[in-house]
Amino acid sequence: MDLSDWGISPSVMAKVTDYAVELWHEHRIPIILSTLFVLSIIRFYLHYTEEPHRLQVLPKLYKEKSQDDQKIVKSQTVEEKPVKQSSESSEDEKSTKKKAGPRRIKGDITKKPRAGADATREARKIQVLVFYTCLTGSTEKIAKQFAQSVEDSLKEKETRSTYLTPKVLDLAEIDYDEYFITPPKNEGEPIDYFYLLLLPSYNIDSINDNFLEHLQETHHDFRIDTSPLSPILGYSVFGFGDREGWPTEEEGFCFQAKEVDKWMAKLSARKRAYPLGMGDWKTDGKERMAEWQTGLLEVLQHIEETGGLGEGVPGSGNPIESDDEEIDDDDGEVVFEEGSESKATKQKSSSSIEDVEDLGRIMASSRADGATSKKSSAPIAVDFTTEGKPKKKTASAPAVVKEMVPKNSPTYNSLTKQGYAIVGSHSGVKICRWTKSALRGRGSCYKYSFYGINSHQCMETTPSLSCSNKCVFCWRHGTNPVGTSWRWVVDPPDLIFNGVKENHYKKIKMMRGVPGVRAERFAEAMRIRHCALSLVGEPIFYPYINEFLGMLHKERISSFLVCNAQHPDQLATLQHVTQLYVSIDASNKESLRRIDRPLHRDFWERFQKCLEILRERRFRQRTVFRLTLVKGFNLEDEAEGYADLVEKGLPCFVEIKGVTYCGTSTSSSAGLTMSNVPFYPEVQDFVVALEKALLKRGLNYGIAAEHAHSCCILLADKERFFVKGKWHTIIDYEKFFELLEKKGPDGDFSPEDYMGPETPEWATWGRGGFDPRDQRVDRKGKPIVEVT
Ligand SMILES: Cc1cc2nc3c(=O)[nH]c(=O)nc-3n(C[C@H](O)[C@H](O)[C@H](O)COP(=O)(O)O)c2cc1C
Ligand code: SF4
Repeated sequence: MDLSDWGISPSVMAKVTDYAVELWHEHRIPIILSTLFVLSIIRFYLHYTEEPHRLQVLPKLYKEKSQDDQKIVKSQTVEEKPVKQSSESSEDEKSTKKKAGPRRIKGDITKKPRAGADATREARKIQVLVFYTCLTGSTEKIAKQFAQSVEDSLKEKETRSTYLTPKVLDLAEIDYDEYFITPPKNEGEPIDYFYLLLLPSYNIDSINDNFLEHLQETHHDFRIDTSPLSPILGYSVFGFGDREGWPTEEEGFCFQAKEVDKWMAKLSARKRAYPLGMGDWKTDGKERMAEWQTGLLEVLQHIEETGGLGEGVPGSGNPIESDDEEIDDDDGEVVFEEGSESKATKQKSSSSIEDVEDLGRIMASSRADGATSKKSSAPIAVDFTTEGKPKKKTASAPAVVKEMVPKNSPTYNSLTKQGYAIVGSHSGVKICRWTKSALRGRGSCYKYSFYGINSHQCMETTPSLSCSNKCVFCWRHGTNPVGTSWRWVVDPPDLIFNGVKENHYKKIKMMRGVPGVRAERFAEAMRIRHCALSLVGEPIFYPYINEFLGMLHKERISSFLVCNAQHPDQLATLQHVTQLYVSIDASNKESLRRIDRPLHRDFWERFQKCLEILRERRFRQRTVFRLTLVKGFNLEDEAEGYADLVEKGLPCFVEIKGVTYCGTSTSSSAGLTMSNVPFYPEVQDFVVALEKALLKRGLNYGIAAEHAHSCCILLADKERFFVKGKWHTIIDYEKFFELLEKKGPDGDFSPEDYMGPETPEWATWGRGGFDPRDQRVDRKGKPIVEVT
C-alpha cells in the first residue's frame, strides 16, 4: 500500500518520521519508564483477576496426586481445601490463597522407632544376651543357670510382654562381627539388645585375648564409628577369678573382665547399666553374683518402664578414669557470703523472736502443717545471739517468715551447681568425695580407719544450711545464709529425713555407670548406715534436731554430729548421738576470732560454755574435739593452748587435721594460701607436742591412729580406750542401737558401753592408716606406688 493513496504526501511523511525520531531521542527515558509502569499495572490486574480461576484447577491436581501418595506413605496427610465458590467469604478465600502452592505434609514421616523412646517402647521387644567364655567348665553352667534365673525373675515381675527369653552365647562359637561391631539386625519385628558378659580371667592365651583384641580393633577402626554398639540398651560385665592364685586386683584378679568392661564402655558410648561385678566361685562368687543380679533386674525393670537406663547413665559414666571433681574434704563446713538473704537476717526483727520453750508448741503445729502441706510455715525465729537468755516473746505481729534457701535464690542455684540437693527449704545433702572413692575401691575416709565407718554407706547431710561463723577455711562458697538466729520457715523433721535419704540414694544411683564402681559396694551403698551431720552450716541450729536424730537411729543409721561450739543451749539439750564433735579451730580468743570469724558477740563465752557442757557429758556422749590446723594461724606454739582446752573439756578423743586448701575468695581474702596448708610431718610434730603438753598436765592421752592420706591423726583418752595393751577406737554400732532402744535417747549409758573391737593394726600410729582393701590412686586415677 502506498501512503499517497491515503492522501499523505512523501514530504509530510518524512517530516513526521523526523519528528518522531527527534521526540524519541529527547524523551526516550520517560517513555520507557511510563511504558514499563503501564505494563506492570496490566500485569497486576491480570494476576488478581485470573487467580480464582487457577485455584479451581489446582486442588483437583492435588487430590489426584495425594491419592497416589497415600498408597506409599500411610501416615502422611495431605492438606487440601475444598474448591471455594466465588460467593464464599473473602476471609475463606484468603486462607485458600495462603495455602495454595506446593504440596504440604502434616504429621511425622513414619520413622524406625528409636531405641529408648517411651512412645515406641511397647512396639519393641528386648533381648537379653548372656555371653560367656569358659575353659574349665564352670562359667558355662553358671551362665545357663543365670539366664534361666533372669528369665524367671522377669516373669515374676510381669515384664514378659517386653522381654524375650534370654539367649546364652559362647564367645568361642559366635561370630564377633555379628554382635560386636553393631548389634544384631533382626529382619522381623524390631528388637533392642541388652548385653551381659560373664567372663573368667585366664593368664594364659585364651579366647579372651581374641575377644579383647576384637573389641579394641573395632573401637580403633577408622572405617567404623568409635561407638558402634551405642544402639544397645545397656551392658554389664561380671568377672570370675580365683583369689587363691590372684588375691588382689593388682595381682590380676579378674583382670580381663575389667578390660572388657572398659572396652564395652567405649564401644557402647557409656551404656554401662550396672557396675562391674567380680567374684571367686569358690568363696564369695555366689553372693557377689546374687547382688549383681538383683541390681541388674532393677535396671531391666526400669528400662521396661521408661525405655532407658535413666538418670546417670550415660553421662555420669565418664569413660576417662579421672577425679577431676574439685577438692572436696570430708565434713567441710561452708560459710556463705552475705547476700540478699543474709541481709534480711541481719535486719534484726525483735518482733519475730520466739522463746526457745515455745518450740514444742510450734513444732506440733509444724507437724500438723507438714502432714498437709509438707512444709511448715510456722513463723519460728530462735534467737541464739545472747546465750542462756532467751528473749521474751513480744506482742507485736510476727514478720513474714522467709525460706532460708528459696528455690529461685542465687544460693539455691549455687549450691545445686556444686552438687548439693536442697531438701525442703533449709537442708542439704551431697555425696562426699570419700563415698565416691569407696564405691570405686579407692579408699575410705579416715573415719573408716578410726571408727569403722563405711564411707560408701555414709550420708553427709545437714538440716541447717545456715551457720553463725564465717571460717576462713570454709569449703564452699555460696552467697548466704549466715545468721545468729533462726529466722526462717522450719521444715518438719520427717520431710527432711525422707528427702535427704531419697536424694542420697538418687545420687548413689547416678554413680552406677561410673567406671570402677564395684558392684558389691554399690549394692551395699543402697543401705545408709551412717550419717555425718556436718556438710555445711550448723546442724544443731535446726530446732528439731533431736527428732531428726530419733528418725536416723530408728533406722539404725549412726549419727556423727559436728557443731561449732557456739550454741550451748542447744548442745545442753542434745540427746544421744553416736559421736559428738565440737570444732575447736583455735586455742585462744584472738585466734578464734581471726579463724572462725564468729557472728556472735559473745563467741568466746559460748565456746567456753560448750566445753563445760562437753566435760559434764563425757560419760554420756562419745565426745570428740576436732582441731583443724592452719599454718600461720593456729599451728605454731599453740599446742599448750590446745592442751588447756582439752583439760577443760576432757573429750574422749581429739582429732587433729591439717587444713586442705580450697582456694575460695573467702580464704584468699583472709590471706589464706597454699602455704597455710601444713605438711603431714608438721601435723605429726604438732600432735607429738600436744601429747606431751597433755601428759605434763597429768592427762593420759595417747596417739591411737592415723590416716596419712587425709593428714589426720587421732589422740584418745588412754584410761578409757586403751584396753589390754590395744587401742579400741572402733565403734560397735549395733550395740549403740541396742542401748538406745533399751534405754532411750536420754538413757544412761556411756561411750565405753558401745566400744568396739581393737583398732586395726594398719590404722595405728606409724602405719599410715590406708584401708588395705583399696588401692591408692593419684588425682588422675593412676595407682600410687609407695616408696619405702
Ligand atoms: C589357666 C588358668 C588361668 C587363670 N588365670 C587367672 C587370672 O589371671 N586371674 C584370675 O582372677 N583368675 C584366673 N583363673 C581362675 C579362673 O578365672 C576361675 O577359676 C574361673 O572361675 C574359671 O572359669 P571356667 O571354669 O569357666 O574356666 C585362671 C584359671 C585357669 C584355669
Ligand atoms: S564420714 Fe561420711 S561424709 Fe564424712 S568424710 Fe567420711 S564418708 Fe564422707
